[in-house]
Amino acid sequence: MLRTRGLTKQFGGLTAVDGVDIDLAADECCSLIGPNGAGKTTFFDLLTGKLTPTAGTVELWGEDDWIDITHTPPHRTAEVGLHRSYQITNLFNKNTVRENVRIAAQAAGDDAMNCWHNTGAFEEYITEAEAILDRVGLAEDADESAGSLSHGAKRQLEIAVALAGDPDVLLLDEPNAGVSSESVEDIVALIEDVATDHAVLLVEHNMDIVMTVSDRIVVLNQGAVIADDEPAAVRSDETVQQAYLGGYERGDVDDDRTGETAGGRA
Ligand SMILES: Nc1ncnc2c1ncn2[C@@H]1O[C@H](COP(=O)(O)OP(=O)(O)OP(=O)(O)O)[C@@H](O)[C@H]1O
Repeated sequence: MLRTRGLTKQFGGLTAVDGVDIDLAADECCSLIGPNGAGKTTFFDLLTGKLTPTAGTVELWGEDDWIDITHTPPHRTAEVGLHRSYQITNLFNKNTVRENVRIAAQAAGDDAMNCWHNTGAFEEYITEAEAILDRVGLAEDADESAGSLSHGAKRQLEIAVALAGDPDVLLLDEPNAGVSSESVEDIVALIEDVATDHAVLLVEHNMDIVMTVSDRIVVLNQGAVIADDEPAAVRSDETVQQAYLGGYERGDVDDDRTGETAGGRA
């Protein structure tokens, strides 16, 4: 569904992303982990076209062939099916929860130029927005203003907005950051749910969550991939333990989803 080959980004003399090859299958949930400064955010920025790579390629699977999106700007990568939910919430706080999703659905549909027009004329987008809100567990908050939501609910709404773009690939950038312990369970359930019909690439520091939701884990260290395997294999990998996990042993994610990193966050 998504693949990179030799993807590299240098900032002056610093190689932030170093020849990364990643393959993400449809319906797969893959986590990208690594210590602070490992290159995860830069890698996401290269995928969405926010940054231009120094070398390498990014390709997305189209109808029947790979589409090269290496030098494609963010609004175009979204149009071809790659959506990102942000670490910093990116919502219209004065609009209702429903309106935030309706606007995103409409922007992705055929009425993109009329996003702010008479909402009554766009029943189909409202219906679509309500179905997505139901899916992410925010149906009861549809009439609330986005700004009044708890931090955890805002993260759910961010994912709803990304889903409204009808993506094939969803990039989730620390959806658990700053989320209270009661909401972490909802975020985990949501990630597992969206991964049933989207390819998901997740950046997350909470290792219990990563180990719970991931089909596969890619570990970056100093910009390079040092492991790419199933969770159990990554957890027992000596190099990964030294670079990042630092003696991580699985906690009980059901009882302690506090948002703290269970392993060593370098
Ligand atoms: N615009 C920039 N100019 C120069 N250096 C940068 C720039 N953006 C990132 N870097 C450097 O690139 C490296 C990778 O940073 P990046 O933010 O991608 O890491 P990260 O794995 O996302 O870290 P974190 O877990 O802290 O978010 C770091 O050394 C960082 O200082």
